[in-house]
Amino acid sequence: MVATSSSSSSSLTPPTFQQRPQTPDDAKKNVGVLLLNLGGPETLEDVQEFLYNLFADPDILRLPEPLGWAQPLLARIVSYVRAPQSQEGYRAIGGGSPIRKTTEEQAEALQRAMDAKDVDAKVYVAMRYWNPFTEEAIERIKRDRITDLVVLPLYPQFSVSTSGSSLRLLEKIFRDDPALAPLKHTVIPSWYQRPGYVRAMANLIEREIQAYDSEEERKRGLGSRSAHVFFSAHGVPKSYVVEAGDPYKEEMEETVELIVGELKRRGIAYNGHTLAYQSRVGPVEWLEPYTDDSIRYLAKQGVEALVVVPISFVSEHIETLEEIDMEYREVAEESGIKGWRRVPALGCDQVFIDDLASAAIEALPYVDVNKAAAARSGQGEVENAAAAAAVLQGQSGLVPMGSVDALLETYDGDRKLLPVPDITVGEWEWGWTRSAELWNGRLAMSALAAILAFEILTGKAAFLLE
Ligand SMILES: C=CC1=C(C)c2cc3[nH]c(cc4nc(cc5[nH]c(cc1n2)c(C)c5CCC(=O)O)C(CCC(=O)O)=C4C)c(C)c3C=C
Ligand SMILES: [Fe+2]
Repeated sequence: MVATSSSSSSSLTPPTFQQRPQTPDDAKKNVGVLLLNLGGPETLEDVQEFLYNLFADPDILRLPEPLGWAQPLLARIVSYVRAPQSQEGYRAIGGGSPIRKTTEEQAEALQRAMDAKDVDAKVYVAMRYWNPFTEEAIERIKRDRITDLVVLPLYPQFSVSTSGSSLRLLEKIFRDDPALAPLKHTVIPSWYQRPGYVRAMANLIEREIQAYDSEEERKRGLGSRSAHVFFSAHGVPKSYVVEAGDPYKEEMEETVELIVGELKRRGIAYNGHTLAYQSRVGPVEWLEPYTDDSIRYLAKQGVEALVVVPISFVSEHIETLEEIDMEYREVAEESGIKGWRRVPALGCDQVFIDDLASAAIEALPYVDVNKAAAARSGQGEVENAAAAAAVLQGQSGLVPMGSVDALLETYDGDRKLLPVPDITVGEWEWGWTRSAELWNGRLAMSALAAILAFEILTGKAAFLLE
């Protein structure tokens, strides 16, 4: 069993990382931190290709094994059909995703924070579905002759569909490129339990709760004691958790408990909390309760004011700026909820960035799995990387790249069927309501079969194929 948390309860002395001033041995060390993120379309013209990249990923949408070859085709169909709806969303938030800009600012802030802690490091950004792509980041790492690399997904909680997908790609790149063999590296799979993350989130929430005590809010009959803290996480299909063993839901629930515990410890009074899941797409069941249903339910229960907390992502994106700020706000207003305040995403929050810097520095000794395991076990150098990995994983939650496959096996060993994507045309949904599930599947498969038949019979590539 591979550990997935980065908390360390080990009583053994962890290997240490030499900080400045450098020794002659350290002179050869070039430290890098690789931030993994999703990426997003920068312009409306990018949207369809971005969606294609997303739906071509078997960790987002997976056809049964015999049909695996058709995934690029299905991804073409889905991205083509979904693009107009998705473009509407991006248009509403200014014509593109802010993810790249924010992630690059976070990378710079992290580099400064590590420097302030006396660690020279270069921080790189690797996006899964848009620029700067993972492959480009790796090329830069090679060019800069990085020797020690900490891989840090910018998702606080682990999911097969997010960090898992990025790590799977990274592992493939490492496997295929012999030039990467000497690069020592380790992965922090999730970090929601880091004290700085919990504190930074609690700070932001506290500020919004207290804002309900302003004169203006009081005149509206509200106050901090009427504020219900509403955590809204990006959903995943239930099958990820129930069948594939994705730890995402469990980690999300723990995150909420930790933050609520911190608010309680500070003695902040408010009107309870809820965790719900947003952004569902597709004909399958997603994690429940759904955000919109929960807002309506709370309104019926007499909740008057919400502090809405996006909890699964650390930068603003379409699902905070459009889905929460526009769609769910409207749901709340229509349901009679008077107070609406949304907690901003962490972005470059200093408490958060400083703690992320500490996480990366604490991970550095683990880049050399054999040495680290030897130090922990008190034995000589451990030859077998898997054995070394087991020692480390059991105690630190850090994962050497070579065992990312093992980590993913733990969650997704059987490579079960993952959801067929949402295909919404105008007002008519043919893929994502539960009642339409059967017809959606049939229609999607018929369309696929028709296009394939056309291509096979005519020998020509249809417009959907590359
Ligand atoms: C922890 C965060 C996320 C999880 C888990 C996740 C799973 C997941 N997402 C889709 C489908 C889409 N996601 C889209 C955008 C998007 N997703 C996340 C985060 C998680 N996704 C973010 C931050 C973004 C926004 C990027 C941006 O540009 O701002 C989209 C595109 C937007 C749209 O059309 O709605 C799709 C589609 C699935 C199917 C899935 C789990 C299987
Ligand atoms: Fe998503």
